[in-house]
Amino acid sequence: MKESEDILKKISADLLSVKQITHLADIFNTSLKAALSYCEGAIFSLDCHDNMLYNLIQMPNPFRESPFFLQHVLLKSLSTDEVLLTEGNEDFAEFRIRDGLQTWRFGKYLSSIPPVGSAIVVFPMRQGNDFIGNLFLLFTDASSLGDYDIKMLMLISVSINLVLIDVLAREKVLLSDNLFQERLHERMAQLEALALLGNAIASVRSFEKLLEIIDRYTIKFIGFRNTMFVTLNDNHPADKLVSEMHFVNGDAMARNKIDDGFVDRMLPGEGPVIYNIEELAKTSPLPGYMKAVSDAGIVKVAMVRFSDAKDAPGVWLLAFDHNRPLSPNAMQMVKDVAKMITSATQNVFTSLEYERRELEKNRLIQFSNSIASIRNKANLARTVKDHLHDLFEIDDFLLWSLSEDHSFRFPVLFDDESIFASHPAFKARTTEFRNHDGIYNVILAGTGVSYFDACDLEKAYSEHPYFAEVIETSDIRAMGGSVLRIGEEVIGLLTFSSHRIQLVKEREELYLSICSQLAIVASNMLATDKISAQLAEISKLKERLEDEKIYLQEELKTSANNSDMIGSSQGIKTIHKLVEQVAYTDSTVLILGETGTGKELVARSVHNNSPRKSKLMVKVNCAALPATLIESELFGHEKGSFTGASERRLGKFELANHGTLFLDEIGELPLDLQGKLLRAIQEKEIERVGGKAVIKVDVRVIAATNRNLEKEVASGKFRSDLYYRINIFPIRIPPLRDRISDIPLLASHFISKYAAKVGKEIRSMNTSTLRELQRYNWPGNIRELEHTIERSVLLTKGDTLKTFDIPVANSDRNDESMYLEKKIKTIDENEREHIVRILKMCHGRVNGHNGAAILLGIPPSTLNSKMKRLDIRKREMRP
Ligand SMILES: Nc1ncnc2c1ncn2[C@@H]1O[C@H](COP(=O)(O)OP(=O)(O)OP(=O)(O)O)[C@@H](O)[C@H]1O
Repeated sequence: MKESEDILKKISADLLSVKQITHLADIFNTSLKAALSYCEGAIFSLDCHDNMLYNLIQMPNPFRESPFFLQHVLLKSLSTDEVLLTEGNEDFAEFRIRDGLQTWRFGKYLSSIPPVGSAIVVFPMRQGNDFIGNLFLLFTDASSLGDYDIKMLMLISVSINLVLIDVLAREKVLLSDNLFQERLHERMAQLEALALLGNAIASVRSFEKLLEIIDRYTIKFIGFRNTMFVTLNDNHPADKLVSEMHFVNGDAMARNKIDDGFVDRMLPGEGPVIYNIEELAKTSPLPGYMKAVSDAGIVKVAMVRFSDAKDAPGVWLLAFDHNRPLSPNAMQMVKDVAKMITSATQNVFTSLEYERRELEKNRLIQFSNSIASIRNKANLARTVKDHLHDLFEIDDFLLWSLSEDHSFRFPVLFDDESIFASHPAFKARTTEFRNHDGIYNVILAGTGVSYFDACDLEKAYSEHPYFAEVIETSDIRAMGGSVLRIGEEVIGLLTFSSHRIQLVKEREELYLSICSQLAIVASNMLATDKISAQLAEISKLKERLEDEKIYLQEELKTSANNSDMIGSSQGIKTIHKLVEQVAYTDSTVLILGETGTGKELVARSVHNNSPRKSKLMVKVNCAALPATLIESELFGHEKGSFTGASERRLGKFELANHGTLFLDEIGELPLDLQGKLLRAIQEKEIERVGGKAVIKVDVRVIAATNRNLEKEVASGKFRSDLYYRINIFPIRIPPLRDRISDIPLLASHFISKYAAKVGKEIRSMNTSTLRELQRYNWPGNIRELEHTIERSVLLTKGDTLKTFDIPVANSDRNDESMYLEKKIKTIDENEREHIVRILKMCHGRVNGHNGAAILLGIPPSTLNSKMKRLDIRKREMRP
């Protein structure tokens, strides 16, 4: 016992002489170890500044490569129990190691588990009431540790506690002295770095370069892992955005709202604000970019605004991957650098603005270059759309022209694949849209760009059904528009839809410059459209004039040949009367008669006496064209509508518009066309072959035929509805053989006509020759008579026409066949029939130039006696 007290005294004396940590460590390794027989000891001293527990005595262990106790322990990794380790016992704690589990409470101080059977005794070290560290002693054999030993240890631990306080106080004085020196040096180095930084950033023109330089000169003083700039969009204070984020060696990040709980909290303050994002993430979700930062292993960020002013253009953000507090020097440097960034960013902003303007200028030039050379509307629309999308992320655009009073608009230019264009209203391109709908009238009244959000669009729905439909079937949520002007003149409107309408707002100046260019394009386009329409109209008129010219020439020929209907017979008189009655109406006229009886002449007479006489009478001979071509002849065709249709052609219906269409030989019209003709007559509208548009026509139709249409209807060759439609006013022309009293007039008309033509002077013809003409049955009617006389005029020598080249055989044959068809008559019956027929022709007149006696070649007295003998009465003589 005495021996132990001596040892204790000696150790206490030794301890009292300790002035330095190393001395204390020596005692732990030598006399104290020998006296107490522990295997290894440790004094963990608390360093609040660094948040650490440092082992002050490193004990070498001859049996182990490394000591049991660690060199230092991170304070924040320990729970309160793990720090104090006394389990409520203020003075000490003893742990007996029976298995690995025993070490759980102080295990974080150990580098490996002590052997089973060992014991660890822990004494908390205090200064006043403050905990300043722990004393650990490890005994490999716990059984050798008795109560007496523990008491001894407690006494010694008190001395050690005192020594520790003393040594630490001495160290602190020394340390603060050293620290001051160190800080002074560091500050000097910082000032040097700041001076270099100031020089380097003076000429900086981009945020990337600026960050690179800041990173180079400050990282070793501030100790961040990354640094970045957050530039604030100051143009629209109500909707401030973090417009760009710049990382050194990192990607620029997307834009974010300023009200994110970080930037907004920092802006009003003075100095840097430090956020422990690891802690903050536990309480509320981080904004996107902070989350990305946190995911990259950053635990703390410092933010400081560029300038002292509260409306700073940006924020400097420093990201740390440790949680150690920033030293006062580091904090000072952050403030100093932030101030330097303020002036540097002015340069950067000026330079960026200059670059932006240059870029915009180039883009404008690019835009005007690319649209200048385009002639095709579809290509122009696509190019404009592509540019608008590249520059402003505009999804769709529409260029409108305006009605004179600006109350309506018309789509002029748009991409065929746009959402708008898919609506049927746009297909026609002629649809007009009312402007007073709460959207377009606002655009019209505005001076710059007007913007509309989903709410505005919804309001406009009810006013505008088309709009409602487009909005409902698409995902358009915002649109905008502006007036296109050249000087003071309003050319039209440009409207657009976009998912990022914000971009147009930000680049409104560029957008309006593009609009000025589009105004010129629109004005040229509208002028070109107008000119093309006028040219089309001119070429249509030219085409029409060309066709009219041909017809007028033909008409001239016919009217010169057939100035008038010659004849004084009752038949001709009746025709004159009918023509007079029907001419001034718009009724369809059907002219019936054998070939050559003068049907065309009658048709022309109807036309010439009608109110349409100043317009064309267009003739179509339905028998002269193959069935396949008649439809195109009548109704015209579009280019490429059938093989050979290389050009667009007007049909005769269109050519005869406001005039008369003469359908000769209508009985020859194919059945399918008869229906189309009926529709054209009834509806007064036609469709060109291969065309889709319905064309209105105002045409009076005169039809002619030598067929018996009633029979044709009965045999199904002619549509009855068409027949009844055209048979409203029939004019039947008798054959020449039934009006032989016209022959003398016609003959002398044709003689003078053809004599004049060949330069002969033929004044008369023999009575016998005339009788010859009247006796012939003229199956070719007046045309045949005309040709016969033309031939005879050519053959005649002298001034009297003596012979005609009448086909006698033909006449005989005709007579013969005529007779054979009838029953054999007696001479008297035959004579009676013949005299009655001639008397009828001469309207009962016996005597005189137009009398029957001359035609029959007998004196009037002979005729009278024959009439008496054959019992021919007056009533039989009526035609
Ligand atoms: N009354 C008339 N006076 C003078 N010339 C006439 C008369 N009738 C017919 N002609 C002449 O007879 C010729 C034939 O007449 P037109 O062509 O009008 O007959 P058409 O009945 O239409 O014949 P087709 O049925 O063969 O077409 C024409 O040259 C025409 O000028």
